[in-house]
Amino acid sequence: MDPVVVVHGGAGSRVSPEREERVRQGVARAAAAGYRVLTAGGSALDAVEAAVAALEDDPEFNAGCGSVLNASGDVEMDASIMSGRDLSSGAVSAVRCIANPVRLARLVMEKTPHCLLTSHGAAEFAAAMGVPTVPGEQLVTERSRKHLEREKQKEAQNSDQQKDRGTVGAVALDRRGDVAYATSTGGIVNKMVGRVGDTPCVGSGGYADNAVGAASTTGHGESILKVTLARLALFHVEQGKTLEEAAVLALGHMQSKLQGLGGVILLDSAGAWAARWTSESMAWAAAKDDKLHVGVNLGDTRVTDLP
Ligand SMILES: NC(=O)C[C@H](N)C(=O)O
Repeated sequence: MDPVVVVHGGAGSRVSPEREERVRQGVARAAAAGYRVLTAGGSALDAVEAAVAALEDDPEFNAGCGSVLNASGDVEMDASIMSGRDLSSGAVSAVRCIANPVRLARLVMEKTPHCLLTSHGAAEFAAAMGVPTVPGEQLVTERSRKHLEREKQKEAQNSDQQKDRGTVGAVALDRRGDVAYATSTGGIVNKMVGRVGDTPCVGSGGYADNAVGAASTTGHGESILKVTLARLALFHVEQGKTLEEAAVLALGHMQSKLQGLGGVILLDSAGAWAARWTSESMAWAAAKDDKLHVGVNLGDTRVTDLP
């Protein structure tokens, strides 16, 4: 089986020209990191964890360092990971002071009998696993501070569903034919303390099943939760739709029912893949057959050789 990895850097409003190249390079680096794991014989799970951790470490994206701030000015993050081999999954929600929530989600999957740990329970588990904490401020960027300030100045009920771009995610297929997904986010800016979005919820923030494929989603979390976007997209694949058609149908349903905007990356166990969004833009990158495909806005895909 030829390995494939696809990543996204979040659906949202148009990326400013000043940031576009950095965002493009960020998703390209993450896809290349995931692909290296796969070509060295690593598992799809290892690949999605590596790709998402790279994006969490990149301050351009709304996950890990660079996460948006909640109403109290703090970072609270959600993440999940799932193996399509046996449907095992792990997730964390509302976690603070952790550099890589996706790695903690993987530990929940592998070291506990549970699927999701939240808030202080997740923090206790992280400490027991020897996961280092980082000072909260280390995850806060100048950009996220200004973002919260701007948001607080606006109307309380802001219905712009594109304002929270930057959630990150990955799907991968390894040489053994196993698929996996991981998704990680700081959520939505100015959210209530304790708000949990779609990202840690299996079926909404992502899904993986070797019998169908894998999906990772981004966009307005409350809408994604209501339509279980990742599972909905894979349902359409099960019904015989192509990945492109499945993504368009699932996103179209969310938009027509709820006016919710977002994006999804999909791959199937044969190695086909798709990246679609209904927001203005979504940074994404895909690595397959030693080629790297990268895009941010509609119709601007660039293809280069991977080293
Ligand atoms: N930008 C995003 O994808 C936000 C994420 N889906 C959330 O609502 O928490």
